[in-house]
Amino acid sequence: MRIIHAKDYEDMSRKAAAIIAAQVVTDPTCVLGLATGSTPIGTYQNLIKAYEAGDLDFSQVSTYNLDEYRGLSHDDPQSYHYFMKENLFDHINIDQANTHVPDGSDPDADAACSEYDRIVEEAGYPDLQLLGIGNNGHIGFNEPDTCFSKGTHCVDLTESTIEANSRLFDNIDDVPRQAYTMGIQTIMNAYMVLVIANGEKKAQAVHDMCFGPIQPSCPASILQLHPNCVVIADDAALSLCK
Ligand SMILES: O=P(O)(O)OC[C@H]1O[C@](O)(CO)[C@@H](O)[C@@H]1O
Repeated sequence: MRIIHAKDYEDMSRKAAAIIAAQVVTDPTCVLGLATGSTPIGTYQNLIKAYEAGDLDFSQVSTYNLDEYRGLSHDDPQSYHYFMKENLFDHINIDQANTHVPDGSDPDADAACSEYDRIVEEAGYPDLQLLGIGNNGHIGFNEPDTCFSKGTHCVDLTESTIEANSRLFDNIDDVPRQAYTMGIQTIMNAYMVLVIANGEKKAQAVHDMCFGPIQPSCPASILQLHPNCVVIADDAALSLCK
């Protein structure tokens, strides 16, 4: 696990975008695993700038997102389908038929999750999997648990995640209570994992991810076993990693 120190959120976003851009330039048909939430927005903005400058071509890139809330339609502004179009896909020359997000609108969780596992495996897993990290150490929506869940599955969101994500909703009652998420095994099958984190609220999770015991109570800690994991974090998020 390599830790790259960023001065601030903007520096973290530039560094992450540079690594993703290198992947796209060196392999124009690459498979990218993408994340949602607030953290990656700056990274996506930098990728859009590079595309607009003519430095990147996404036309042959495929993408697979980590997670999606259960029960939201694809055009619900709070869905991760919508988030990805708003924050990246609608601003670059990607073929949106090659973008994939778990289908949270499918009420049959087993069918939706097993189908997602099938297509991610068929794609050969991501060449590069971008991850944020939750305040409680979750990756995707893999919440602290008693075991590392393997494949794509339906999870009950913890109160802390519901609380943390409620900032993006009109009120906390509107936050879905379940989500479909890639499992730990799916994430670990990526050839490279790039974790981005900023701010004081992530300090404990980042410390436990990088230096804590490898245990399901901090899902991100499994990344210590990944052969090619890079963490980019700012001062505040690294404040407990002295
Ligand atoms: O970047 P944020 O908004 O802190 O979210 C962190 C993580 O939480 C999730 O949004 C799930 O709650 C993940 O998709 C994301 O990586």
